[in-house]
Amino acid sequence: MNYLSTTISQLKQSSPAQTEFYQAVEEVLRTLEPVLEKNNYYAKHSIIQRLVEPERQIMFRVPWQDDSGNIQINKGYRIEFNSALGPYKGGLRFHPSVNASIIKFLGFEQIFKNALTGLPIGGGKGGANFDPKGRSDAEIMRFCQSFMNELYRHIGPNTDVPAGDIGVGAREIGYMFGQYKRLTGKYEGVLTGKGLLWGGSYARKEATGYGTVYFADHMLNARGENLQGQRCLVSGAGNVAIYAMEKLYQLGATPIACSDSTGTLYHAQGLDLSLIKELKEKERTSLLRYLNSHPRAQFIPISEYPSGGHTIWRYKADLAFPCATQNELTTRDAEALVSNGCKLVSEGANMAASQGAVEYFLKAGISYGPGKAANAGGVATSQLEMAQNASMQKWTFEQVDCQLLQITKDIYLRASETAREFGAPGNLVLGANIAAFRRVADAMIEQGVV
Ligand SMILES: NC(=O)C1=CN([C@@H]2O[C@H](COP(=O)(O)OP(=O)(O)OC[C@H]3O[C@@H](n4cnc5c(N)ncnc54)[C@H](O)[C@@H]3O)[C@@H](O)[C@H]2O)C=CC1
Ligand SMILES: O=C(O)CCC(=O)C(=O)O
Repeated sequence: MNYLSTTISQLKQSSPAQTEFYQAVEEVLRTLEPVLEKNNYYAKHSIIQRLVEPERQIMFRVPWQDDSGNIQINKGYRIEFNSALGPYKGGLRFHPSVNASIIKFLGFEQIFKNALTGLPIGGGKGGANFDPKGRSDAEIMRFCQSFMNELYRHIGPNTDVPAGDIGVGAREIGYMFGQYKRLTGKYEGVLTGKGLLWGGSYARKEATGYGTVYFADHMLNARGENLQGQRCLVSGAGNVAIYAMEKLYQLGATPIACSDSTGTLYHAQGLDLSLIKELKEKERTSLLRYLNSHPRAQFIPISEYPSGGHTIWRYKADLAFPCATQNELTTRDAEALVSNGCKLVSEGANMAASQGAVEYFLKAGISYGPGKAANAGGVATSQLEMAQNASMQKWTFEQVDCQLLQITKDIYLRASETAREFGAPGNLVLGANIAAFRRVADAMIEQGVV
């Protein structure tokens, strides 16, 4: 494990105060020992040192004017991490917590996730420390246009293809696409998650949530079970959470709790998903409003969360789907889930479980699908959108969904077979990391020192 401590201490020198990034690197490097020991040519080619250093990091000022005429300044990022397998691909996050550490951890994860899909896409990520909450439509548009005024010179359908993430959905992608077209005069597949009327793919909006549930189904099938009748906790109430809940209902399971940045909603008889869509996709308001229609449901505000954890993971359920944000499931949450009989965790969010929680799940022997495997259906469907754009085609919802189902199955098989090959059956963290690493590292070696 010498290479692990050496790498982390070098990163602490060269990229200070990037805790989420160190966490993501450590999680991957911990599991690579068997493959690095077996093949010393990875060390000879300095693959680890090259992998942890982004190919390019772009940081820029995003000035814009709010509705009162005040000038606001945000910080924008695009980290083009690794292009060994294809054009950089990964979402944009607009959230006040965004900083270089968060974008780098997300970009690093994206390299491995994209490799696992088996598709020709490299890894990148971007965003801004902009808070869309409470902003008018016109303010969102001006921000997106200003963000694109810098980003457009770095992206292109064969170089870097951004998409959505927290705070960036079809509306924001639309405003950014419009500005890109205006600046370049080109109508091309430079972003994914586009509107269905103008180049978007059917099922991209649903893909991450659906894929996370398909992945859970593959994990359950391996235990001789399926989703029918399972009671589920789904954190978040955004794009990923909503479509995870939709697919759970379609496959016979019942989501009983979800959450947003204001608190946790619990409804024992099963959540009213059409009301949640109305509150979140149309009105963009707090889940608290759910109680107006369902006074028997419970809403626990974040001020009443247990210390060192989150209320949502304290309810009794069979399956857990963290679909909000990183480190939203702590070791204490993991202990509570397992002691309440939870047998599976499938991550819709990136790095949702803390390192301690991951170790706890693996020791407890429950099924655990790490984000880079379990939520890869989203980026895979983005690649299907790129393929449709490049060939000027539009496939049906069923065609795309069918490919998504197959891709998630292939990812599951790749991760689980690799785990078995390295003597750790069922450890999808190790399996996913090694399977992805080999693909990226071998491509880097074949392309020389670049
Ligand atoms: N949108 C996509 O296609 C993909 C998203 N993801 C990951 O899924 C997660 C959710 O993303 P989306 O649903 O797209 O975003 P979103 O903006 O549609 O929804 C995010 C949800 O998480 C909650 N949330 C965000 N930050 C929070 C915080 N600090 N504390 C508590 N709640 C918080 C929000 O209230 C909201 O309900 C993120 O981790 C993202 O990186 C992963 C793969 C693809
Ligand atoms: O669809 C994409 O290109 C990226 C999605 C994403 O950001 C992710 O997988 O975390």
